[in-house]
Amino acid sequence: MRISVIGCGYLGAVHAACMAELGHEVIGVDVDPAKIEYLRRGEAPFFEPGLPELLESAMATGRLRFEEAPALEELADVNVHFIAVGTPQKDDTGAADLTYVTSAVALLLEAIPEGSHPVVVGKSTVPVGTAEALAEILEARGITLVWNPEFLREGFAVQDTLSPDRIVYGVSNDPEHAQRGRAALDEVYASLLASGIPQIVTTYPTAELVKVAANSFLATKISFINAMAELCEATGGDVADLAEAIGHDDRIGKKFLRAGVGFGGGCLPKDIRAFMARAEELGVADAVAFLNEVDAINLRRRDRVVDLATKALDGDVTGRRITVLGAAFKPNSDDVRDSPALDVARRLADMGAAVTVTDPEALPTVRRVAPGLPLEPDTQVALEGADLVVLLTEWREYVDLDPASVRTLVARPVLIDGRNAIDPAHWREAGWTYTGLGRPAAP
Ligand SMILES: NC(=O)c1ccc[n+]([C@@H]2O[C@H](COP(=O)([O-])OP(=O)(O)OC[C@H]3O[C@@H](n4cnc5c(N)ncnc54)[C@H](O)[C@@H]3O)[C@@H](O)[C@H]2O)c1
Ligand SMILES: O=c1ccn([C@@H]2O[C@H](COP(=O)(O)OP(=O)(O)O[C@H]3O[C@H](CO)[C@@H](O)[C@H](O)[C@H]3O)[C@@H](O)[C@H]2O)c(=O)[nH]1
Repeated sequence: MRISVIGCGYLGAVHAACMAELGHEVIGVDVDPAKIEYLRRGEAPFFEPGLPELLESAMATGRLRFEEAPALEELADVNVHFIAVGTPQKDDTGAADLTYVTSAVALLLEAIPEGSHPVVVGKSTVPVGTAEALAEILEARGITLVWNPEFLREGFAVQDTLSPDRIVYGVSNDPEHAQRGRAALDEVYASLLASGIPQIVTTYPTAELVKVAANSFLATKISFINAMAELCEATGGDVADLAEAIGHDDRIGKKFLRAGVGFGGGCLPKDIRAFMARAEELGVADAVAFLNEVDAINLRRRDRVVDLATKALDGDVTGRRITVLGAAFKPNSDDVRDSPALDVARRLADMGAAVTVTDPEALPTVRRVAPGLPLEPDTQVALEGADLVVLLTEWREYVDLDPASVRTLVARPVLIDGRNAIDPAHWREAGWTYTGLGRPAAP
């Protein structure tokens, strides 16, 4: 099939490469010329394991190319257009900014010739009700819309796209459009569906809600365990033992119970806020009011790390050397959108600490969003002379650090483990003062 992907960011670039991998002829389009330049060279414009190899192989087949928007002619004879543009948080209300989705649809309406009936597929995460409104505009031109939410995780984006847990279609109430949309996407995903990946075909609002419900559930699970960490801090309990113990119950499960500095990234924080804003517009704010608490618990964990750092430095961070290990919102990503690590680093720097931030992949993105923050790519150099080390992104190379050799680099062997990622006993034995989140002080 001939496929277009409008928006080639963390989601779209991976989707485009994976669609080519499935054998389709794909054109990726973006308004950002720098991104297109990278992609045309077969290079990933961001760090995502497996993507460079996939881009290289797909481009070598000639099935994958990239064009700067509007690329009207190149889009004219496409069968299925995917919309993968951003839906960031708009303002303090938390509502989603739909400008990019609207402009992507406008672009397609201009590119699709009159009398041509391709299928447009929304992958961006949007407030419930968006698809129905867009379908009205598109169907008036004979164009079919399907909402096909995406559940990939950064760091695992390629494997999640090629082997998703499920495929969800939100289709039109009009049976003809519903049928056409479903048939087109079944053809796009034929090899995935043949391998038995579960498929759910439903309405537009359900598909939109599935996406935000999934992210709300994940965010709630993380905030639940972080709330338990607060209780552990007040009582001397150990949240790591607690998580393990409750996680053995299959109904609860072990995943997403890692207490720490909390969730960040371009999805969970903005999606729960947009969900609350949309629920308020719909007059059902109470239904998701608990997400306010989920958000608040999450943000309190950042305060907790700042407080622990201040306490570790005898109540005043001014001029003290703090090494922050990690800036990305999670390992295996260079994404620093709403990153707890970067937020804490900035706050400590604003308080007058001599902060040095290191990260294996995210320093270029940090440089763009926080130009004043001192960065050091070499972990060993970053650790030299530190009065305090704060681990905030659990990259493998930080988790594997040898406490005895790191001790020879720092001025004071004091560590705050903001991800509960390393073994307290091992570091304490090597002479470190170790503090985790929701974990007891040294026996
Ligand atoms: N990042 C993820 O892991 C992920 C996973 C699932 C869903 N999503 C959702 O997917 C959407 C995209 O997220 P992202 O992380 O890829 O964002 P992103 O900011 O990395 O990428 C969006 C891209 O769209 C481009 N763009 C904006 N307007 C355009 C237009 N009119 N025409 C062409 N290109 C345009 C931007 O230049 C940018 O490159 C969001 O709704 C997000 O919530 C993201
Ligand atoms: O037990 C846990 C698990 C995760 N996190 C944090 O939660 C955030 C989000 O992690 P993760 O969900 O793995 O990353 P994303 O790539 O943002 O993926 C989420 O957001 C995407 C965009 O909507 C969805 O597609 C995915 O299904 C959903 O997992 C990160 O800051 C993690 O450090 C924790 O603090 N504790």
